[in-house]
Amino acid sequence: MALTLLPLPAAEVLLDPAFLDPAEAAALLAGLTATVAWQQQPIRLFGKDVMQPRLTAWYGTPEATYTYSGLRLEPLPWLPTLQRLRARVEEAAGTRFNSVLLNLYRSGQDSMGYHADNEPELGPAPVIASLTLGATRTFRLKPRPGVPAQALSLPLTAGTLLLMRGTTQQNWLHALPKTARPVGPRLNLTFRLVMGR
Ligand SMILES: O=C(O)CCC(=O)C(=O)O
Ligand SMILES: [Fe+2]
Repeated sequence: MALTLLPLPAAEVLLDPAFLDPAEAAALLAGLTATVAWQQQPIRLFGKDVMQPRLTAWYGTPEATYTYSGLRLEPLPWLPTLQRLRARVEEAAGTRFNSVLLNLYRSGQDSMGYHADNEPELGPAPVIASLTLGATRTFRLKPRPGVPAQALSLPLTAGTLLLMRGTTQQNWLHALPKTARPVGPRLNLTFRLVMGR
């Protein structure tokens, strides 16, 4: 299957629900859960340090450092599995990536709040390629204030590739809300191109 453009105004979001077949997605979930150097990072929220409600890891080439709340984040060197996935995602997306942020949502209580991937290091119109493994969770997109469009919920199943590009980050926010449904772990990879400085 191929990437299909979603009919969203002021955005370019593309979806391929069958980028990986279920057996490969399951094998990658098991392998990456066990081998990635997962960390739980603190974030500053309303002046207080709280733990992020998920585990994360940052891999990439050495030039892909980025600054986040005054912290300079150095990527870990690529794992062979991540390198191979990067090549396939680059081929599908028709663009290059030099880093990947991995998120592990251990249960329905792990989540990510509304945000845009608009750090200056990503440039004015970043291409973000997001690959889902594990449990199906709902990905939400909502227009920024003043953008005339409707919010949207997308259940992302294992093996789905989601691409956000063009003006998506300028006009839309996205989130992965908590769910009260009992769900297993979900592992998400977002491939990014970080501009060197
Ligand atoms: O887990 C997801 O699908 C979203 C991840 C995300 O938005 C991010 O890493 O910036
Ligand atoms: Fe994001």
